[in-house]
Amino acid sequence: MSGQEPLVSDPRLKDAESKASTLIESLPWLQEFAGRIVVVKFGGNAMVDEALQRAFAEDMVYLRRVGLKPVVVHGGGPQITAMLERLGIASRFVGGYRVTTPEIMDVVRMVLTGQVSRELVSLINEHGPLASAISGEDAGLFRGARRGAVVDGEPVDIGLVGDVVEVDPTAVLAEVDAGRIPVVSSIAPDIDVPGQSLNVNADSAAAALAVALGAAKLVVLTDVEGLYRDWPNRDSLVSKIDTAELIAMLPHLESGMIPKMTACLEAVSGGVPKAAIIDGRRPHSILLEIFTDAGIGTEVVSA
Ligand SMILES: Nc1ncnc2c1ncn2[C@@H]1O[C@H](COP(=O)(O)OP(=O)(O)O)[C@@H](O)[C@H]1O
Ligand SMILES: CC(=O)N[C@@H](CCC(=O)OP(=O)(O)O)C(=O)O
Repeated sequence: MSGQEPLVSDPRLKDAESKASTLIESLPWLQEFAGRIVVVKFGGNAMVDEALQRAFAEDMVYLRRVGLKPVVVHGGGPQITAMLERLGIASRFVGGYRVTTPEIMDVVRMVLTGQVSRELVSLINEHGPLASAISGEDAGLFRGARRGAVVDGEPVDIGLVGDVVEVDPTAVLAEVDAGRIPVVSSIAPDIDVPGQSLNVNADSAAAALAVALGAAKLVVLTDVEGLYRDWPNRDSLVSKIDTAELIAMLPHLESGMIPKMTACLEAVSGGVPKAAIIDGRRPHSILLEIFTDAGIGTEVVSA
């Protein structure tokens, strides 16, 4: 470096200045979230694209290394469907939930706890011994109660599908306190039938866990930029919405968004200050959501 040229004309310095300003933009958010738990629901395309999976693992390690306490709850609907097809077992969704026979429940457990959790833990642990898998069936984490679905106003039996009705976060907190990143699968022992487990929608499990952990934020990854007020009009993306507005909007939403927005509503109503749905197709979308002023996606806050 000669020091003779004006600083601003040096492209390297311009680039460095822009990087510094991005880093410093994260300061208020680091101050808000350092030491706090953030629950992240991993799902959608980000789960089936290897580059996006790797970027997600990096994001979790980054959050942990800068002092946040990320807890991951993962989905796995497409992987369960693929395994059922390989095994020649027919399955269908009613009202957004997979009709779950005892045979399908075995496959759900095999795929979520035995495959998806393991793969995610491995990816994170390429960066250090950070992640550990916990099923909702482990250490009394979740207890569930069966739920049905409603189709055309009529209640429908959908088998071994449940909602999380009790959370004992002791095991998750022990991992967090040990400096690890818990990776949670959404299966819950049935509170009414000993020895039976229930298939729980992962968005809803993530919300229940965020509430029980007193999380500072719930972030839900999906395959769309966020919530659209007037779907599919692409000009109608909502950047921020409060719970009162969301309650009014819920009956008009289409199926894919219903469990996600219900999860955000449950989290914020249960005391989590913020919940966001963000585009998991964009690499490092979580970092953009948490550490930039504008964020991305749709943020739900209390009314
Ligand atoms: N109002 C809305 N805003 C955004 N997406 C919507 C809306 N209504 C329906 N959708 C659909 O919901 C989908 C997200 O739900 P889903 O496919 O279940 O997500 P994921 O696979 O991420 O769990 C979007 O890709 C979109 O097609
Ligand atoms: C009851 C029910 O439908 N459970 C889901 C559980 C996995 C999940 O929720 O995965 P995604 O987040 O990828 O959709 C299922 O069987 O597909």
